[in-house]
Amino acid sequence: MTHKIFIDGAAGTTGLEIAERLAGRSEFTLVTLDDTQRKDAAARREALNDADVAILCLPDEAAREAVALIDPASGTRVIDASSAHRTADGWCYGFPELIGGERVADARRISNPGCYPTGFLGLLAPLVKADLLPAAWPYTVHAVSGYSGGGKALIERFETGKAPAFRGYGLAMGHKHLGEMQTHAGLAHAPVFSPAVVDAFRGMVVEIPLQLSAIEGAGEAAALLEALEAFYDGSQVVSVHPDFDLPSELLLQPDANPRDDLQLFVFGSEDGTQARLIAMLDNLGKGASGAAVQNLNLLCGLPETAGLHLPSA
Ligand SMILES: NC(=O)C1=CN([C@@H]2O[C@H](COP(=O)(O)OP(=O)(O)OC[C@H]3O[C@@H](n4cnc5c(N)ncnc54)[C@H](OP(=O)(O)O)[C@@H]3O)[C@@H](O)[C@H]2O)C=CC1
Ligand SMILES: CC(=O)N[C@@H](CCC(=O)OP(=O)(O)O)C(=O)O
Repeated sequence: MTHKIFIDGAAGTTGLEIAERLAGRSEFTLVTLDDTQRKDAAARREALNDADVAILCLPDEAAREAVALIDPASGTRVIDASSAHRTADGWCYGFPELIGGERVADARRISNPGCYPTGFLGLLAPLVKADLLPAAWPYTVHAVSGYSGGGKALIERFETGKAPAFRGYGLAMGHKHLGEMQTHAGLAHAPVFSPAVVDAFRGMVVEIPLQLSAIEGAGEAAALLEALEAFYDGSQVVSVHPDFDLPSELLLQPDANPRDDLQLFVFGSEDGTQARLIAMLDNLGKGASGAAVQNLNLLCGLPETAGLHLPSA
């Protein structure tokens, strides 16, 4: 049996990378609309309702529009890569490592996590759940992303004209990922979030610095690491770096290849008073297209990591 997949937004950055991961997979028939039809509501309605799974790679407003075009009786299941439905009722938050792959497999509406929240939640959610870090603490998160994280518009800005080496943003303190980070980590407060873009196409580093000595009830760095190792034990997608082999620097390469894994690190000071929780991922991989393909595999009852770019063990 082949599954009919419609990518709405297939000409965009995320859509193209999903198509690349699905290319050559005989389990899927891929439907896309040509340039004259890809923004035509009638053509989209037909393709959306005709698909077994629709993957939305659109700006938020267009993603909401796409969902409204789907007749519930059509049976089309949806994976939305946008941030339109990440805390919405009736939507499954498509982070299988956190919620369990079976919940994704059973869902009809799946919202892919945002790229920054994938790093933030991948680090923090298991530790809060294990009571090693308190839900009531006001966390801070710093991050840098490759410029493809901003889609076609930011790619054009960085690739034509003079690209900045560093672009800090989110300075109005209202980044759209805050609600998603707070909700899915079960936090009392939204984190203070300082995102930035660097002059590399893909890749990101997401960091939660912790003054452990000031946080009542916090575990030591070694305990945080041990809990993450236990939580992700057996995962083919999320790896927790061992403390006996920690790198002395973390590098994003401007010409990095696509990858769909998530790497987690816990750095601790010698006196045990401070820690830096750090996640590295490809914003277009586990942060977007790789996550969509992982969720698609689960939805279709296929091996979870088929078609993913994972570093060989
Ligand atoms: N890039 C990333 O790293 C990540 C992106 N996402 C999310 O995924 C979604 C897609 O992002 P990305 O691929 O980066 O964005 P892009 O801007 O690269 O692509 C978006 C695509 O949607 C098309 N589009 C816009 N409006 C409509 C419409 N009404 N009907 C049909 N097509 C439409 C655009 O057309 P046109 O080509 O004409 O502009 C474009 O091809 C966004 O919601 C983004 O926030 C999520 C995680 C990470
Ligand atoms: C570098 C950059 O601009 N990144 C995007 C987030 C990319 C992402 O995760 O997409 P969603 O919009 O679907 O959450 C931003 O900060 O808005």
